[in-house]
Amino acid sequence: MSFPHPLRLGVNIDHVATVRNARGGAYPDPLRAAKLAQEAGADGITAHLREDRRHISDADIDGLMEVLTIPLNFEMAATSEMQAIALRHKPHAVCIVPEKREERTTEGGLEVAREENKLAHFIAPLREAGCRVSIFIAADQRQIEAAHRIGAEVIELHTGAYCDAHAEGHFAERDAELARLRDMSTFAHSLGLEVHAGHGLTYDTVQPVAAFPEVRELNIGHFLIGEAIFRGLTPAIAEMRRLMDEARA
Ligand SMILES: CC(=O)[C@@H](O)[C@H](O)COP(=O)(O)O
Ligand SMILES: NCC(=O)COP(=O)(O)O
Repeated sequence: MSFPHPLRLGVNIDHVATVRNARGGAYPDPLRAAKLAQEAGADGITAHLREDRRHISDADIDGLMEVLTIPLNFEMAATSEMQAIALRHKPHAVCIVPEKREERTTEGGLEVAREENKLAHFIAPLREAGCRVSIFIAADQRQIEAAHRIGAEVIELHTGAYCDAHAEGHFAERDAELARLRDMSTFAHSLGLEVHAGHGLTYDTVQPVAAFPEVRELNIGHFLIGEAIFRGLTPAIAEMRRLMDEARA
């Protein structure tokens, strides 16, 4: 698959489904958001089918696979139920993420180093089915080495701690997180891994991460869906695209 942008933008539509599910029914429709994001220049769509189905549903994934002409990055926990769904759909990419039922959002990266054998067996059929397997991971050398050893082609670095530190005004901590992300992007790339990043990114935090030359894709959702309330989804995505391109120029 060829992509027009050296730094791709994956738009995560989970939180359109969060709003829909607050009332039940069908509105707002994540599929409509995905189609709009596609028209607005998203390079891919990301959707996380949580085990508790708190936002994206199985029917949303069926619909996305049917209508999208850009790649789907299917985020899922490492469970046999999710593996079966991924193998049925064979999306472009499968991103393995940690999940805790009681968390509000994905709090950290996947523990790969302690689960190496289990995860190696888990991702093998997904790779054989032609999915690009990505591991959602903290900026931690030990975890990146383990992701490489189990045969992942891609890692996605969790940018949540960097974004939270920025939002809370803890700038020394933010800069330390950013330096960690930068060093670990370089390290992962040196192993031959494709590097993605995401979680909690906003207009204020995207550019320093977008400027890392090794990063090939950013996945951004919650902020864009929130911003769409104020300026509409298409302009919200266009502004993110502009900031990413500016950082990379
Ligand atoms: C895996 C991840 O980074 C999450 O952002 C996810 O895609 C959004 O879903 P949650 O907010 O439910 O974690
Ligand atoms: N993997 C990160 C993602 O898809 C988007 O995270 P967020 O922007 O919704 O926090």
